[in-house]
Amino acid sequence: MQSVSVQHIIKTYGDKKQKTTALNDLSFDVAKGELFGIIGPDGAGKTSLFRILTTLLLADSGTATVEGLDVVKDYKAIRKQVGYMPGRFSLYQDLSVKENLDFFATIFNTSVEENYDLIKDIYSQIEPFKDRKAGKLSGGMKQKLALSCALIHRPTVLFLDEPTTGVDAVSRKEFWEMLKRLKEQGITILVSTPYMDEASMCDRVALVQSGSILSIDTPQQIVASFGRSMFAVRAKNMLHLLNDLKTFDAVANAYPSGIYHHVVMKNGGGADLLHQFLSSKRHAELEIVQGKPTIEDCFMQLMRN
Ligand SMILES: Nc1ncnc2c1ncn2[C@@H]1O[C@H](COP(=O)(O)OP(=O)(O)OP(=O)(O)O)[C@@H](O)[C@H]1O
Repeated sequence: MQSVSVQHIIKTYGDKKQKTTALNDLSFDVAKGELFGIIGPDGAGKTSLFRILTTLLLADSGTATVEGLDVVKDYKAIRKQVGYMPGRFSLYQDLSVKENLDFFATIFNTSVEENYDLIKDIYSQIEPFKDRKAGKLSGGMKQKLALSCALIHRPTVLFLDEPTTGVDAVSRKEFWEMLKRLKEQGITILVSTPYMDEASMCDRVALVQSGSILSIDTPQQIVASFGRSMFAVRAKNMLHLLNDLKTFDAVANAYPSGIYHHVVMKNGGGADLLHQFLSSKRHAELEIVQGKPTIEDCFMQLMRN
């Protein structure tokens, strides 16, 4: 059964002279209880999509439903049923941790005590600081408080817009573990992120660029469908190496990735051909290893296509 359904959504900003298409005929479904990732760089359209699905923004055309409710006609019912954690910090900086949580509980006509079991796992980590002003919390603690506030009315669908942006690596990992535990309670979770490495934590992901879906599948299936030879290459002069790679006919794509350049070969191209070419360019300290494609490599390839 579907929890979220998006059909041909188009959203533009500006006027005829300066028009930006944020969402370009977007369609997809998310099943009940799924942990679904929307992965794309800044400006891909993630926030616009979340604002439409949480009834805070109207699309130009297309339809969308959340738990079978229409985002335009049934906006009041949707607001009661979903939890939304916006990308930018949404809490009241001058209120304490406890006051923020009480505030969100009150506007949903409930209490912290009534729903404590759902947020306990997350909130207990910041409860020792319950009298501290939200503005004085660390990034990871703010994120936990924002998630607790988004959960306080027991939503069945949770929308998290870039919850891990600007958060340290340990807090990011902890956050994804919390999401997995929420998923086990049957909550449908849509989470957007610009970090490609977070794709592997999702049941399915949509790779989004300029308001269009480039690919939508399980992370494993996206990587499995890469279908090209890829190598990780490095040498003493990385800039010369990249420039040389870009002149080679047998190379489909070459780009920096960590301490290596990733090189995607055109069909039929292999390590011998690459080695032969780079040796002829006399690169010092040349190293070529077989690469294992990641979601990021798939994204680069899809963007190029
Ligand atoms: N109110 C607005 N007026 C004009 N253009 C806008 C407005 N809001 C968003 N845009 C543009 O629409 C496109 C999609 O923006 P959106 O914020 O939805 O993407 P995003 O993936 O969430 O990126 P970011 O993480 O940078 O917010 C961008 O080109 C953005 O500049």
